[in-house]
Amino acid sequence: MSHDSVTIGIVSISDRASTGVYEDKGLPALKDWLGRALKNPLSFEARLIPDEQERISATLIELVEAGCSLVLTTGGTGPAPRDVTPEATLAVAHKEMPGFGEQMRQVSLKFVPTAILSRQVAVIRDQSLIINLPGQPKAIQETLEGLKDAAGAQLVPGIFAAVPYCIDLIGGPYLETDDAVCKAFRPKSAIRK
Ligand SMILES: Nc1ncnc2c1ncn2[C@@H]1O[C@H](COP(=O)(O)OP(=O)(O)OP(=O)(O)O)[C@@H](O)[C@H]1O
Ligand SMILES: Nc1nc2c(c(=O)[nH]1)N[C@H]1C(S)=C(S)[C@@H](COP(=O)(O)O)O[C@H]1N2
Repeated sequence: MSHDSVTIGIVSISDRASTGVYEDKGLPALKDWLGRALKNPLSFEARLIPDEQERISATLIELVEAGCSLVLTTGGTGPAPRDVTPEATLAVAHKEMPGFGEQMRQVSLKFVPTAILSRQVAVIRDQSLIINLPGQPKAIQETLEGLKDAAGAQLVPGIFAAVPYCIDLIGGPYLETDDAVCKAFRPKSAIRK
């Protein structure tokens, strides 16, 4: 059976990466992980922007209107004055999905005690799921994939396990994951044969 095509919005939010002070590692890390985790043919809408609330909200709306079923942001979730990604995301929300932020903070605490400083949120806008991830490039894999032991057994689930079913429920494409990277969970009745 052929896999549905999926367009994913990826947004790196960083004052310094967007002005060339350092090289952006957020967009490559997102592309790399999603390319490994998903079996669907993927196309990306990628944006690298500064920590400006209006600009972030406008970018999220643009990506939703461009047909991205999933939009992942990285950066700007902390407590610093210019960290406004959660506010910009909530401003475009039709529904809040608090479980994603709760689970990300749970899994991230296994990696860094400062996980509690990330205020990341997830929301639904129209038929898109928008999720904030922290800005550290290594946090992308940590939050999406979760924590595994040396043998690859899952110790704490990452948030991506719940993303395919969420996208089913909002009427998006059927996402299929590589179990070795991320085992997605769907109720039996929702599994496509
Ligand atoms: N897009 C990125 N590319 C590479 N490294 C990043 C990126 N975003 C963040 N980092 C790294 O993670 C650290 C913490 O990220 P954070 O989002 O708090 O950055 P920041 O201090 O607000 O600065 P900026 O917004 O200019 O990236 C940064 O200091 C940087 O080392
Ligand atoms: N998984 C994971 N979560 C993490 C981190 C990390 O390295 N890994 N860094 C923390 C730190 S130090 C901060 S300040 C917050 C917010 O980061 P941001 O402003 O870059 O989004 O995310 C936290 N969450």
